[in-house]
Amino acid sequence: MKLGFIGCGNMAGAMIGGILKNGILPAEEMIGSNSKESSLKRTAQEYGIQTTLDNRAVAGSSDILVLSVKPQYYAEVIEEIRQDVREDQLIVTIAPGKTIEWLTERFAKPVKIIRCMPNTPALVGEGITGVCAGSLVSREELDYVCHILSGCGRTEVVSEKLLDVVVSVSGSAPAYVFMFIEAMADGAVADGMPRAQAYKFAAQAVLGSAKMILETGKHPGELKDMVCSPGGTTIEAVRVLEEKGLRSAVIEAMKACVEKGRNM
Ligand SMILES: NC(=O)C1=CN([C@@H]2O[C@H](COP(=O)(O)OP(=O)(O)OC[C@H]3O[C@@H](n4cnc5c(N)ncnc54)[C@H](OP(=O)(O)O)[C@@H]3O)[C@@H](O)[C@H]2O)C=CC1
Ligand SMILES: O=C(O)[C@@H]1CCC=N1
Repeated sequence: MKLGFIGCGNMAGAMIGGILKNGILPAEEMIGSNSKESSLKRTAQEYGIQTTLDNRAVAGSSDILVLSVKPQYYAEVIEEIRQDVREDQLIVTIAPGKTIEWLTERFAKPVKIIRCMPNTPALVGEGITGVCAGSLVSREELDYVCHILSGCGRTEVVSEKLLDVVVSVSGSAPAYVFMFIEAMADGAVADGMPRAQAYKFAAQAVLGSAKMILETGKHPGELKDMVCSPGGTTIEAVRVLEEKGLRSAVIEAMKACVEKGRNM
């Protein structure tokens, strides 16, 4: 089995790291190419996978091929590797906006496409990947790719039209969560806590809260109400967050994110 990555940047690194960390595949079964040597060196050093400057060599030697370049490079990379891609190969894409229809047209031959949207917490095995498959992909092939992706965290098979929403609710979401953690840490620093300690408290509060949602199955509103003691501190914070428009800011940001993704 060979898992290939064309483009060895942030997302490929996070996926490779998660897959290795969770023992899904050994480094010898992964190969990556990149247009710049510096990124390849970093990838080889960090993960010990094979690397090459030759995208076509990766395309030709992989059983599962991940296109992990930015969306604006998809067309040129597909044009470059088209003749090396085989009908029995699984092509995994991770770019927003690049639909199965668009991809199939670019390859201009029958190809098995699995369109995914991962996120960078894949690196620590806590990502979530939305997955949808083209019509030539069998159930077993889809299950196998989901098994590989399980090294990155959870996987959820979704309809293709929902994949744009997956971009905003998980692909891009770590950035908003990091901003929230940074903001909470700033608040703690403003009240005298050393910064490193503030990051620890803020990040653990987010981690624990997320786990409560996933593990108790309770509604987020109910969990929030459990924190708000009558006449207490939390409801004061909640009041200010509502006044400043936290919910609306998040919803509007996510709408902008989906819109951008759809038009990429
Ligand atoms: N970052 C994220 O959180 C997520 C990203 N994605 C998707 O993942 C994909 C990659 O994004 P990301 O990792 O953030 O981007 P990066 O810029 O970090 O990585 C892209 C890599 O592709 C390389 N590259 C550019 N052109 C070529 C080419 N012609 N042949 C081979 N390699 C090339 C770049 O090389 P260099 O820069 O060295 O020139 C770079 O290392 C995108 O489609 C993005 O939408 C999806 C979900 C989450
Ligand atoms: O910002 C981006 O376009 C990519 C897609 C999802 C996360 N990062």
